[in-house]
Amino acid sequence: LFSSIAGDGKKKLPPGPLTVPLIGNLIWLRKSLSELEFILRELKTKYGPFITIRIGPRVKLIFIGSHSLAYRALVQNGAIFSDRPRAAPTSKIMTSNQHTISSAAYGAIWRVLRRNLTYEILHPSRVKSYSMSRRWVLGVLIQRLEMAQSSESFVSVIDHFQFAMFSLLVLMCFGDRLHENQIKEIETIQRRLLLNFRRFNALNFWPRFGKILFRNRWKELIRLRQEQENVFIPLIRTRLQAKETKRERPIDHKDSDNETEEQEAEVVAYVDTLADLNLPDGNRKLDEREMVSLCGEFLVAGTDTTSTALQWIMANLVKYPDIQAKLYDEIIGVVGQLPATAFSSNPMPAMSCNREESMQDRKMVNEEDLQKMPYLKAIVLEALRRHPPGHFVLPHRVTEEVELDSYVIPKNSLVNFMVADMGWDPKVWEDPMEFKPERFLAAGGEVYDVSGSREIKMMPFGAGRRICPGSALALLHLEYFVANLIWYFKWIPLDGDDIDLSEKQEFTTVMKNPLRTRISPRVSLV
Ligand code: HEM
Repeated sequence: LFSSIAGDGKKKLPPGPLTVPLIGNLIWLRKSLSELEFILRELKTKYGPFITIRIGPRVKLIFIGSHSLAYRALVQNGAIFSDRPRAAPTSKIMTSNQHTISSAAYGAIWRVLRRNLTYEILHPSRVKSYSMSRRWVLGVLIQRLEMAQSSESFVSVIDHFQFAMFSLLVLMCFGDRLHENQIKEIETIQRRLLLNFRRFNALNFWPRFGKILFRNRWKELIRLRQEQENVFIPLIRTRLQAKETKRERPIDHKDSDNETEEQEAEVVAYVDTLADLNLPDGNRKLDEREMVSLCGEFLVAGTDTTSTALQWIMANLVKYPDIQAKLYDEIIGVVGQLPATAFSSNPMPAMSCNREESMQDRKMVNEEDLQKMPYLKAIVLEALRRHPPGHFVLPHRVTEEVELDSYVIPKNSLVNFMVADMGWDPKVWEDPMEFKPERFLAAGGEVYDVSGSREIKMMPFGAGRRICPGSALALLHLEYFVANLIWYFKWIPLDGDDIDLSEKQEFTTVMKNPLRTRISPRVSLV
């Protein structure tokens, strides 16, 4: 079945199976990449880290599993490797015909959308303006864990983590005045879309027949999208009307005594920035549906990825108590021990109550303190290397024929990168399957550059022009939450329960057996 592919004359495609028989075509088109990861690993052993899969006469999927090739493709030949394929029918619906950052073709629309997110929301000064929301969400999470540990013998963390990360991004997206029930409503619809992601993906295979064959599934997709619009559009309208009213309000009507109100009104939400954008296709504003797609993308991209990573980190800290103890020592070396009053006798009010009051008592490891915690940073990086939430990046399309490592990649080929394999490569990482944060403690104290702009050793956020624009925000969320969760609680394995680090594929690569643990408050409650 397998033999090296020889192209015409000198031009050779990277090696791979000669053809994938019909049944193989079906598998490659219908399954998600992560489900096919084990086949790719076998092919990598046989052919090396540069592999072609030919599907039918036209489609070529190329996989790169080598650090240096990834660097040459994504960084040195970035302009050729940064396009996306044309959207599949279901994706067209969810992305408003490729008007989202991750789906847009490499060009003017993508640039405008991506620049807006990077400068208007993810710029360090703007990220700082959301610190109140972060503090509040963290406080609610700690309170929920306190309650769970006092009423149950163990805590299942994933639902708490998911809700916390989701709340953070929702507040950044729609403004920080939302109530818990609104956040829950948004989460419910987003989760339903996410959980059905693979089922809906199957509709893209032979869409014409699929529309007839899977009529009910199509209807379900349309209905869910409609529900998403029904939830998002009123929030968008409320936010934009408030913005408009504020613009129209004469300066002297402002109540300058009410400083808190004024300061809070200044926190810019993602939706606000979308309303101001001018799209280059016809120099027009975004319509509401496009805003829904962009908000949906913002929530999908930043929530499950980060909560998955948070769970992997905490699972490793439970599994390896020495690493947890070393981290705890680092934290108290910077901020001291948690004061006995930190466990509020006056519990954090529910999300809908006054947030400022609710946070006055709560002591936290502050965001500025994180810069003094290199071991914490090393733990987060090690978890992203060992357990990257995505084992592949999103598909890249090559815009012109290009030669790499004496092989040719034809124009329009789809290229992907074996992210997990690169992080686990024994040629680059010593004992790659071990969890050893020390490997990221550089001798000179320099922080590891996760962008890969000088060299790629791992790429949990991708690399090059399509690199994840949210990487700094994700690292901040992870460091801030891990530091505080360890400062507040000692995390202890359940009796006789060895933490199982097996993986399972959902939207991201998650723990097959979600983390269950005991947590013990660091200060006595009595
Ligand atoms: C641990 C958390 C995260 C991980 C592991 C992660 C990983 C990734 C990866 C692998 C890609 C694809 C890169 C490529 O196609 O080459 C990506 C793209 C993207 N991510 Fe993230 N991400 C995370 C968090 C976030 C956050 C917090 C946001 C936003 C607030 C975000 C927004 C995006 C967007 C908009 C894209 C599309 C970029 C483009 O196509 O130009 N991500 N991310």
